[in-house]
Amino acid sequence: MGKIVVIGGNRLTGEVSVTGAKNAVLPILAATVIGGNESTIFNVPKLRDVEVMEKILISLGCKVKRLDRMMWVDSKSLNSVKIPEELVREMRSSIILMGAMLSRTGEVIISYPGGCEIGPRPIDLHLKALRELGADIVESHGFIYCKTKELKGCEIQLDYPSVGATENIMLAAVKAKGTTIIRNAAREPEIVDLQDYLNKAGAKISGAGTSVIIIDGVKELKDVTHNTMPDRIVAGTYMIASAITEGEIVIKNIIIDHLQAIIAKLREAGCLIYTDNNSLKVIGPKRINSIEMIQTLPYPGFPTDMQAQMMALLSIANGTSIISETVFENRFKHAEELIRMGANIKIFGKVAIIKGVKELTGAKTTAKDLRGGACLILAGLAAKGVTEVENMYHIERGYEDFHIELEKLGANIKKVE
Ligand SMILES: CC(=O)N[C@H]1[C@@H](OP(=O)(O)OP(=O)(O)OC[C@H]2O[C@@H](n3ccc(=O)[nH]c3=O)[C@H](O)[C@@H]2O)O[C@H](CO)[C@@H](O)[C@@H]1O
Ligand SMILES: C=C(OP(=O)(O)O)C(=O)O
Repeated sequence: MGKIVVIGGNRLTGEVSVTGAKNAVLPILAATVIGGNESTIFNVPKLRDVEVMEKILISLGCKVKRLDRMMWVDSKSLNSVKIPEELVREMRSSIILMGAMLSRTGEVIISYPGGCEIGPRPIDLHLKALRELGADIVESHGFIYCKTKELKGCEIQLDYPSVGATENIMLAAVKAKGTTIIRNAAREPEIVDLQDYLNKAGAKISGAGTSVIIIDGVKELKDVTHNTMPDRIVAGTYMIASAITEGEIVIKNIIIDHLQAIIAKLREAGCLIYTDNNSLKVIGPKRINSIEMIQTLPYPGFPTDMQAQMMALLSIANGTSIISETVFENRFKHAEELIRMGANIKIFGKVAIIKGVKELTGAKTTAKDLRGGACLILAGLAAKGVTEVENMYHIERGYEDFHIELEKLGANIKKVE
């Protein structure tokens, strides 16, 4: 298990290009099992979670080839309905295979998914919706047994716009009989990317990006080529790397519209941000302004996946900031690690009060989850002295060559195995 060692104080400058989005490519790769067709996916990031999904697809009998950032999946030869437990436990996205496999074979056996430790992550909305579509689901001894003779389109009102539940329903409904309507659907851009992939394969889906998604079931899917959308969270993380180091970084290969909530908060924090067609430049101020309130919300609100990185930034702001985490129950584990570095943060349930300090000091810290790990590296970039971040594997779930890219931008950073 590797760790990151960073010596803070360097101003980061230069250009970085953003890779494909983890949260878009994982459901798309799950969707490749549906059609018994060939999918060629470009802009696939080199991430641990993608490797896990690749192993799952192979274990199900799919043929998979990877060449740099291209992944080709042929799901004709799929011959198993059991998703290996050890792989399911590795990441949250494995649960999306439930809808995809039900659609393909009418049967799937899966255990409860893993993923980041950010509080309880029930799957009740997924199960309720799949039952409404006609699946028989039995939960027993940690496994979920799903079976159906036929999935039938229906109207599903989600109690909460869950990203994963929306994706699972879309995948289950693609080839269901009749029309499925999802109300209060998640509006995240990754849902739009999934719709695009499926429609290119011959699905009939409309409305992704709004809270009502309509899926007209089709009989079959055809071969498809798709280019994964850029990762808005990776982009946001580099934006903060610039902000926190008084830097000047150009972030390329992005979709500006996906970043509006992050841009607005970084401008409030005093950053200068210049946008172009598919790139932007962030110039960090001498001292970060505090921000009265950041509330994490479903898209287009401020993303929970940027909350930890924002906390690192606000820990050195001029004044007191408040972060309210409304999406997950327990997503402040990084705060105690920032406190080791001299941050002044108090947690009251799902609210964090951050009194900015003039300077953080390097310390030995541990990443408890993916974005928490990114937060500690960002804090280390600005801190005085040496910061160590243990449990690098969390970071590798969602950032491709993070330390290498930061080094290219001027950081004094290395990975130690
Ligand atoms: C692989 C992926 O795309 N992960 C993203 C996805 O996770 P994920 O799809 O797990 O997130 P959801 O939108 O489903 O979860 C949001 C909230 O709803 C709750 N909930 C969800 C489902 C359910 O059946 N019951 C229930 O109570 C969750 O516990 C959580 O508190 O969206 C999150 C919210 O933007 C992001 O932080 C994750 O990075
Ligand atoms: C929470 C995250 O991922 P996952 O849902 O895959 O655990 C994330 O990407 O920040």
